[in-house]
Amino acid sequence: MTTPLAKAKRVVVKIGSSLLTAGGAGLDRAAISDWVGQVAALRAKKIEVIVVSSGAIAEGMQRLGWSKRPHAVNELQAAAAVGQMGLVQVWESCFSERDLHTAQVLLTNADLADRNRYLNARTTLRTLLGLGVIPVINENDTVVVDEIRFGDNDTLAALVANLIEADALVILTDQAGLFSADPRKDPKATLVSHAIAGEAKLEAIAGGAGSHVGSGGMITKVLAAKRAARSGAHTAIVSGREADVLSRLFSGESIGTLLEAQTAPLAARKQWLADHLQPAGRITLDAGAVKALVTDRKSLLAVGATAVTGDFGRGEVVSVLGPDGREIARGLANYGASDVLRILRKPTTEIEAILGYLAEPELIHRDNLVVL
Ligand SMILES: Nc1ncnc2c1ncn2[C@@H]1O[C@H](COP(=O)(O)OP(=O)(O)O)[C@@H](O)[C@H]1O
Ligand SMILES: N[C@@H](CCC(=O)OP(=O)(O)O)C(=O)O
Repeated sequence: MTTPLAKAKRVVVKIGSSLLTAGGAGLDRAAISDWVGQVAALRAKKIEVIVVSSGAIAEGMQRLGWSKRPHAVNELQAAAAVGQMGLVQVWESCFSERDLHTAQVLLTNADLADRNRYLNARTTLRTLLGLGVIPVINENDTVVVDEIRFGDNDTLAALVANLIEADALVILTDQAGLFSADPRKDPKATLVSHAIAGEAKLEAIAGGAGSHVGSGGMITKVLAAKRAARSGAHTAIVSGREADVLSRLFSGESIGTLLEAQTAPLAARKQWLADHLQPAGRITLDAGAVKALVTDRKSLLAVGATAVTGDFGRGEVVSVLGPDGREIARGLANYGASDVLRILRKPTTEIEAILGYLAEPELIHRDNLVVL
C-alpha cells in the first residue's frame, strides 16, 4: 500500500540541527550532499522542494569553539550569524554540484504575522520555485529576541508549508520517527508508524525536550504536523540517516511516522489567521456570542463582546476569547481597540452614534474569522 506522499507535488523538507551537525560535531557535509542528491532526484520528478535548514547556532558554536549551547540571546544570535555562513556555503556548493540554484531565505515570526510581509514571502517563494531554485530557509535569528523567536525550526517549517500550500512536510531528525515514549530514556518505546495529525494522544507521548543540540524535541514536531494539516499537508517524521529516505517517502513507501492531514484545506486567508502567532489584542465574548461564532458560524457583533485588551488598529489580527478566557477564534478586527472599548455590548444600530462613524456592521466579519 502506498502512502498519500506518493502524490505530493510541492513539499517542505526540514532538517534538524542534531542531524545536520552529526550531534553538534560540525556540519556533516557528506550527509548534506546525500540529501541534496535526493532533492535533485525529486526535482527531476517535477516535485517542488523547499528546504528548512537548522544548524546555524550549532555550526556557529563549533566555529567559535563553544562546547555548551549558551543561554544568553545575544550569544545565540552571534553564533547563528557565524554559523549561517557555513550552513549556506555547504548547501550552495552541494546544490551547485548538481546544477541547481539555491536561495537563502531568512524569516521571522513577524514576517509571517504581518499580512503584507506574509504575502511578499509567499510570492517570492513561489517565484523561486517557478524558476527551479531550491529555497533554503532558516529563522533570522540575529534580529529576534526570545519572546518572539520560533526557536525551533519545526514550527517555522509548518508555517512555510502553510504559506506555500505544500502537500507534505517532511521532518528529518535523529530518531526513526515518533515513539510511544522518548527512546533515549525508554528502550521499550515503540514506533508510531501512522496517526492522524492533531490527535491529542500524540502530544502526550511527545512531551520530552529535545537533544542538547536541537531545541524543540518531538513535541514541536507533533505540533508542527497539526499546524501543517490545517492547510492539508501531511507530515512525515523520519530519520534523516535512513538510506534514500526522501526518494522512498515520495514513492509512497511507509517509513518513520506519517501524521496524516484529514481536514480540508482552509482558504488561504483563514489559514494565515489561524497561524498568527502573536495577535495584537484580545476580545472576550459572552456565551451567546460564542454560540453564534462556533455553532451558528456567524460574524462577531459588538453586542456579544464584553471586554477588550491590547492596542490594535483596524485590520489587525485579534484573539477571540470565550467567557472562561479560552481562545476560541482569531480574526481581523474592523475597529481599533479604543473604539471596540466604546462599543462593547452595544447593538450595531448604536455604533455610528457612539463613534461618529460606522466602519462595518460587524466587529469581525465571518470571512475574516477562523474558529480554532
Ligand atoms: N516520543 C518521542 N519519540 C521520539 N523522540 C522523542 C520523543 N520524545 C522526545 N524525543 C526526543 O526528541 C529528540 C529530537 O528532537 P530535537 O533534538 O529537537 O531534534 P532536531 O534537531 O532534529 O529538531 C530525539 O532525539 C528524542 O530524544
Ligand atoms: N535557527 C536555529 C534553529 C534552532 C534549532 O535548534 O532547531 P531544531 O534543530 O530544528 O530544533 C539554527 O539554525 O540554529
